[in-house]
Amino acid sequence: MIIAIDGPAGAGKSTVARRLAERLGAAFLDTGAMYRAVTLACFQRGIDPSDAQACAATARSLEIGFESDGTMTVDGAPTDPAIRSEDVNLRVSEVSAHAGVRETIVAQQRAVAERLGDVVAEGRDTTTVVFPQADLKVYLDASPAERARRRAAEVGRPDKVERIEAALRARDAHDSGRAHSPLRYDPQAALVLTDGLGVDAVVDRILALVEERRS
Ligand SMILES: Nc1ncnc2c1ncn2[C@@H]1O[C@H](COP(=O)(O)OP(=O)(O)O)[C@@H](O)[C@H]1O
Ligand SMILES: Nc1ccn([C@@H]2O[C@H](COP(=O)(O)OP(=O)(O)O)[C@@H](O)[C@H]2O)c(=O)n1
Repeated sequence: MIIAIDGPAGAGKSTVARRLAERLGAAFLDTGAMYRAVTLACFQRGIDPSDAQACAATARSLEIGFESDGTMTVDGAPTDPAIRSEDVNLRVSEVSAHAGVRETIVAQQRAVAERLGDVVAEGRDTTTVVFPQADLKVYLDASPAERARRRAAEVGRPDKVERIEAALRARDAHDSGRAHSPLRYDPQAALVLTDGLGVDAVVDRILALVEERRS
């Protein structure tokens, strides 16, 4: 069984997908973390994020592994927390837009799902491109203000909410405006709007959809 969860930054994809996977006894696949790992490796190797060929070669050179609990390894080592840094936030959309990067990473995502079996995958394009055959597709969304409030709380900077909202909107615009696998809504996906809903309420709503599909 594959459940794919799509949606913009801060909609709750990773939090909800991780918890849903636990509840279902399925593996959790964080696709954004893979693009973040490629971006960090480019920085470490002095590669310009605009250099499509070099970024694609970097993606091909990395050995990204996943445990069933969602733990990601890069070249056999635990993932560097710097994949969540502000520097990576600013360039990941550009690196992940290169067709050669996507080709490699999407193939790896499919191979991981094949190996792990029951999977909850989250990330932009998981419903539309990576797993179009998913048993359940969900598009999670929330208003930009709500998404920015969540991110600001997450990083302990409620005073920076306006700056964070501007950065989220810019990344959303870049992700949805680009040629390769833009952030877009698959009409087969169940739209779940999460403003005013807690994480558990969102998970329960998706579990109800899983039950509906099963019956
Ligand atoms: N339904 C929700 N209600 C309140 N906070 C949420 C909800 N879903 C996620 N969050 C919080 O919002 C932040 C961003 O969520 P995250 O899962 O990282 O989003 P995404 O993966 O879509 O970018 C996290 O701190 C998370 O705990
Ligand atoms: N399936 C995916 C997942 C992420 N990405 C890219 O990687 C970036 C980071 O993804 P993420 O899921 O960690 O981002 P957040 O939504 O958690 O902020 C996104 O802004 C996209 O540019 C992608 O292109 N395709």
